[in-house]
Amino acid sequence: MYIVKVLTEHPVHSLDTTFDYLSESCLNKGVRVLIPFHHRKIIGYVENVEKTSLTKEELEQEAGFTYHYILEVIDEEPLLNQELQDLANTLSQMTLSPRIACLQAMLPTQLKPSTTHAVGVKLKTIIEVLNDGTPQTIKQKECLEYLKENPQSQAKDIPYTKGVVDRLVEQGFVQYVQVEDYRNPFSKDIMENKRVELTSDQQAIVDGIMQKTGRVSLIHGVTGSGKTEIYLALAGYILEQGKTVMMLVPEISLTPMMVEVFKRRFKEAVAILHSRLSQGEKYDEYRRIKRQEVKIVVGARSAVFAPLENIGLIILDEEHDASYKQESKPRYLTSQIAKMRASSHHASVVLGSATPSLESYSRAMKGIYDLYTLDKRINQKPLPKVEIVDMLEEMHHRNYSLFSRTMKERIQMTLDRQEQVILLLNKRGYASYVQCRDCGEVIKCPHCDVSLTYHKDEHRLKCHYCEYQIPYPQVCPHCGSKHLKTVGFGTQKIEEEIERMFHGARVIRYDVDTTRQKNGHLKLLEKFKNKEGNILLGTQMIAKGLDFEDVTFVGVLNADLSLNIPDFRASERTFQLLCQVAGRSGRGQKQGTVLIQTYNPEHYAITSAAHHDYQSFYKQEMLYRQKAKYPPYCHMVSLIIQSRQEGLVHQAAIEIKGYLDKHIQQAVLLGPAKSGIFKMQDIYRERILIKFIHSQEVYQALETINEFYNKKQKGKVTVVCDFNPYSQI
Ligand SMILES: Nc1ncnc2c1ncn2[C@@H]1O[C@H](COP(=O)(O)OP(=O)(O)OP(=O)(O)O)[C@@H](O)[C@H]1O
Ligand SMILES: [Zn+2]
Ligand SMILES: [Zn+2]
Repeated sequence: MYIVKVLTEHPVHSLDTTFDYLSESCLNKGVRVLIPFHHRKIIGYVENVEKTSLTKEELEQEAGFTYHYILEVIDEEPLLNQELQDLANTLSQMTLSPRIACLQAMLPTQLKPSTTHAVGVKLKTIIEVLNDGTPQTIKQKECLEYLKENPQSQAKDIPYTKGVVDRLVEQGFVQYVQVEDYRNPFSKDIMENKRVELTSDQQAIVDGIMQKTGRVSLIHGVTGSGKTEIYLALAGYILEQGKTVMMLVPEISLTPMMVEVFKRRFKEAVAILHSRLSQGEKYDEYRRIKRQEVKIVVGARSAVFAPLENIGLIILDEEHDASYKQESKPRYLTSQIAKMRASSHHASVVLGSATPSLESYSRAMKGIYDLYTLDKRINQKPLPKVEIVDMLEEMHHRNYSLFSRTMKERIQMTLDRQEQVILLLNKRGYASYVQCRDCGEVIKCPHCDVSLTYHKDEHRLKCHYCEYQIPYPQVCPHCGSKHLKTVGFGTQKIEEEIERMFHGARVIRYDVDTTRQKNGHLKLLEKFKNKEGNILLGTQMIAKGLDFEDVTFVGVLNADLSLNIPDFRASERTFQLLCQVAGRSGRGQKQGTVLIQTYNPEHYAITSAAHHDYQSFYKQEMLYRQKAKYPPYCHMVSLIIQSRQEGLVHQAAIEIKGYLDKHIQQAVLLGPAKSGIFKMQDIYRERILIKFIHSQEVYQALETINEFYNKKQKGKVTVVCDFNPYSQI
């Protein structure tokens, strides 16, 4: 008899324990099973199997309750290998989230412990050659020869009729066999890549990284410096060593391009994993990886959990990107997982960016990471010239439009030259801020140096980092003007405006709405590439990775929106965004220019970006982080206290704050304050922010809180610990 410890499907903390079931036969750890659970049949995940010599009756007598048998074993093989099972446990401890939630995050939908919905395996019929010999006719003989040379052919793909094959079957030369047919998410024809010779700078980086197995390397290379070629070369070398490669990219919009580049170079050795694939495609790609039929996985965040064996290298492109942070349970940072996996495989990690995160760059400065720099574009192509327009000046000239006079001029000139334009309208979320129409001042928190967010339901302005809040002001606190406005607008309105304003403008709008359908991103970009449009208008989605040779002008309509979001990373995000989007201009033969519209023409995030000067930005931003005590000078964890009952949230938040005050000595505690969006999906949330250097006492306190609210108390108030928070929503 075997006692089987099963994790159940409910990803709530109160069930983050295993339940015991019995099985007459032994089964594998890590498979899914069907079990009876409170009068239902549910799917659980086998965490452990213990042999026992006792009978069911003896066991029940000892335990004092009735044991149930497992109803059915779903998988033959464990879903996750030992490395990934261990990782799930570590992840659960690290993020204080339920183990089942970690497993869910690691597996594709069809294989999640909670899924009953099965995606079938797709089959195809192939022709298999059984015997050689001489068939009856010449045609049949030719056909047999063909099939010997092209094993595994499908009847529909060969230059002989089905009749001919049927005759061969009758004579016993060949047979039809059903085999599994993988759904292929990459439907385009694969063309051979134009192979480029690496420059000596690129080669030096590749050599450096290859010589030091097991290190984390940061490649800081300006836009268009050829980082992608470095990734390809590294991947090639790792494959030659018989090892596998994980190529991670920030978000869906970028994935297709990186996929294409890798597919072209490495063909069938590449699998793709990202959320835009169909259920069936994902299932098949996952199994191809699991069966070790591929050597490279290209994918977004969750692909870091791909069941690759023998990993030699993990690459994170655009390592600074916020989408590498998972914002639901378990709230992990992809780079952290990548490093953990790399260390179990003795693999190297490569982080690449034109604008590295401050966390990574400061680690490189300390020697924790190896730093490699590419400060020139390929072929010494100059970086585009960037100009700044002061929008306040425009207002003084009674131009209240979204387009400055220079912007209008530049766009029209570019269109007249038959070249292409990228326009960035950085509309971030719906959080709006309040700005004075006369002096341009944005209303900020006096304690935190972030702009206040307008809370429409209460008509108040609030700081998301501390308790500070004020009623919506009557006048500008800076100049006393009564002309205040809340700022916020969208791409759709502007699209119409642009087509009216410019001669010959054909706008392609690229945002979450227009790219929703399958391969929507690719289709729009293809249209732009084929010159079906001459202006690509989009949100921050267009800032990264795009490589169009005819784009010679990039306009940033509102650099300030990202500067004024209530986040200590606001300057960093703005700098990154501006550098990235500027980097889309002038990548071909012609010189490119960039124009940035802003109300903060003197802000170092904007001026450093205009000069393509990462160092200068880094120095100034590090000073601010040091003074205001933000990462990388400390760690941060945001506690989200949530409940469906409004009254309970604040009470619990105060209690927790009191507990933390008592048990944490060496940290700064802020809050509790309401979340950016207080009520979300009927759940009310408050936050406490902890800034700390030494994690032990903080972690211990959080563990206790987690234990109490999430396990013992069963549910009225729950607490989420968000380590390395990226969002205050
Ligand atoms: N060694 C090389 N010789 C010739 N062309 C190259 C070489 N390496 C890269 N390129 C070309 O230079 C261009 C820019 O390279 P790539 O897109 O890799 O830059 P990147 O550093 O990833 O830029 P970004 O950060 O802006 O995405 C591409 O068109 C690429 O094909
Ligand atoms: Zn004012
Ligand atoms: Zn504040």
